[in-house]
Amino acid sequence: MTLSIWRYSHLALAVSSFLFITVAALTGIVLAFEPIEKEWELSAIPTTENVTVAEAMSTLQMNYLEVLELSVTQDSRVKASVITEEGDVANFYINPKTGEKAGELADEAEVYTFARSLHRSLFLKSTGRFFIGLTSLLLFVISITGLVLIIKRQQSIQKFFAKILKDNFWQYAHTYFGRLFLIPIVLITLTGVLMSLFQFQVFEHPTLAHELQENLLKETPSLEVADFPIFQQTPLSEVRSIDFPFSSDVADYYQLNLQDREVRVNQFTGAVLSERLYPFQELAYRWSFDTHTGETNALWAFVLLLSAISILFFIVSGFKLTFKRRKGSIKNKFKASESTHVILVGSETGSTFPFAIWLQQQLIATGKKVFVAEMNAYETYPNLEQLLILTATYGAGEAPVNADKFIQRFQETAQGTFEFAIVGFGSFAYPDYCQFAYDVEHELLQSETAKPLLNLHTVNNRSAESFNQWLLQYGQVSGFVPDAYQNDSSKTAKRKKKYQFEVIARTALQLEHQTFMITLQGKKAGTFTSGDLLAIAPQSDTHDRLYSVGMNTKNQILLSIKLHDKGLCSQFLNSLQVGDTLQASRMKNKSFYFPKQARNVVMIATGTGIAPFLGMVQHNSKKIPTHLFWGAQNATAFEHYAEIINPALESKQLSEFIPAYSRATETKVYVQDKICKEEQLLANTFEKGGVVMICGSVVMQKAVLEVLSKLCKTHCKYDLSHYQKKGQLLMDCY
Ligand SMILES: Cc1cc2nc3c(=O)[nH]c(=O)nc-3n(C[C@H](O)[C@H](O)[C@H](O)COP(=O)(O)O)c2cc1C
Repeated sequence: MTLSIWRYSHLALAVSSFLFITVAALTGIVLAFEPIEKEWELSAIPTTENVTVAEAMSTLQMNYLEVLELSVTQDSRVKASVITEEGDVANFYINPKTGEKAGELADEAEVYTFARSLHRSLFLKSTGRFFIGLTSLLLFVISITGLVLIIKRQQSIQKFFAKILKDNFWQYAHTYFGRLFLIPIVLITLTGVLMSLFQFQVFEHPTLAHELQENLLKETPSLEVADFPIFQQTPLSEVRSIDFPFSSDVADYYQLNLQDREVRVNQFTGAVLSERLYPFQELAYRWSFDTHTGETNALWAFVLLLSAISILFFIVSGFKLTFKRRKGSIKNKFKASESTHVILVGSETGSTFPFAIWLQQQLIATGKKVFVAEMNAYETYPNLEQLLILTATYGAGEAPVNADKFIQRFQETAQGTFEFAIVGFGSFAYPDYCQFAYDVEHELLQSETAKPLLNLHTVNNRSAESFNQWLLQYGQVSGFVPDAYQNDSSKTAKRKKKYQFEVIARTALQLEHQTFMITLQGKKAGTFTSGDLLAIAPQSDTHDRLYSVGMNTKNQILLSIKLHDKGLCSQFLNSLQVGDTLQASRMKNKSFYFPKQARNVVMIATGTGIAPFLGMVQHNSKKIPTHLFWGAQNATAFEHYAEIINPALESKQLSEFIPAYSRATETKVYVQDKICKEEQLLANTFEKGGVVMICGSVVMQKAVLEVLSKLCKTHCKYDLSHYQKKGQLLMDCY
């Protein structure tokens, strides 16, 4: 609930002000170049560094007939207005040490004048200034709501700077750059608001009321300006400008306009006649001006430039995200009241909707009356037979924004008896994997009217493969054969260029376990790394199946395959003989490569999930200590792999092979049980910078993660998620 308030405010403010923000950011980009360009052009002109007012005044008096004005620019260069020996009035930059002319004053380039007017007032005078001020305020509030969203995303303020988990590119980049530019943007907007308040005279620039000390208004003892103590004590860098006496009347004085005060000085004796500090609000204004324009510092101006560019990026990425969320818009052919099948969707960023819409189409094709709704819209469905819930999890195991009221609504809504099935969408990158789906299941199981049709199924990282497994199960219990769902990544895989590979070896089908191995060779084979995926479509009109590959030392691809009764692809691969060819493409899977450097590696796999590890151990030439836990029904399943694993053990490229056979003895032993026995090895691996890699089924993955999570709590300094974020836990499960 709270998350949605922040998100809606963030979005609503951004939508309502994005045009003004765009103009302000674009012109801001142009204006940020001005101080950078100036710094470049004026680099040869000396600054006020190490010069006192006394030195500058005396050199000026020596060089010119009269000095009318002296001012110090925000980038610390000194400008003077003087009467030259020839009697001409001249304005230029001076060298404050020598008093000599150091450079010409240049007029501002037109592009900056244009950009400045647009930036300040949109060429609409007061009205424009008002809108720009308001835009600044809105952008400030957008930044603050963004800050809250980042904290919520990172799950706590302490984890604000922790690694951001990459869910999808736009969301990741929006958060990453948001965090990076948050402080500059808050400063830009706050200072913008403050300057607008001065513009509209909510705050006013003060006129300091000086009271001259009458007793000091005298001409003696007369001193040279170079000897005035106040001039000697004041560094030129503290000066903004100096007003010179209008006449030689003792009542006329020098006025030093310093950064924080004004000082009036007797022109004959150098006595301080009056000194007044600027009030805080004036200092705040000046600081705002300098911060907002970057005129005092080219480096800060560069930060402002990047921040203005980032604002444009946030507009683009923000709209991409919003558009993606809206992509899930639901179209219903049937009314809720007439539908027998209701699909409820819990989604935060919209990516669960395509799965639900696919399911809706599949069911409608079998003649069912289907209604799709967001979970929060749960109501009484008079003809309900099956309730199908597809939901993501957010925050720290919380409900997505459109499902946060579901549990309450479910408790309050009367419903006849119905069957239900739940698919949880989540990511193993989060410690509370699919937690909300489990919460919903727990709630439904409490109800007397809801009967489970299937066990809860979880889908990691929107895996189409995993969803299709569920779809098949659902089709089986519902008596129809669904078409396989294809998401963007499986479509991309399909669009990827296919290459030809030749079967150069294969093992016979191991009858007991229905597994076999194939070795492939092809022009493209050399570009693979163990852990990459080979995308194979058994027929041109079917979707790709992904196989995790192991590379042998001859750069040939090893596939380990389980033959499924109804598995089109595994049947096709099993039909291949040595010399046959197949078309396939490569999907890089960099996040599952053997680490180039690590203290040690622990590999965990079940069944054919061993394939990438078969390649990795063969390439472990550095002999990084590596342990392999492998689960299967019994030792006969190991036959295929023995000829790779045994030599690797002998050569020490594999330190230990720890099998877990679930049907070899009376008591079932699973891979997670073996891990429990070796918890010290695992704990040391995490603590001392080793890497744990898991490959195989999601069921095994879940069980293993539970064990790892527990052992981290008892034996390690941090939670499992900490090591995962540090890249010490790599997974490729399906
Ligand atoms: C900020 C954030 C927090 C998340 N928290 C969890 C979580 O606690 N548990 C989980 O399994 N998945 C979590 N996920 C992953 C999403 O549930 C997953 O990507 C899901 O497929 C997104 O579906 P949607 O686009 O329909 O919202 C999180 C994702 C993000 C961006």
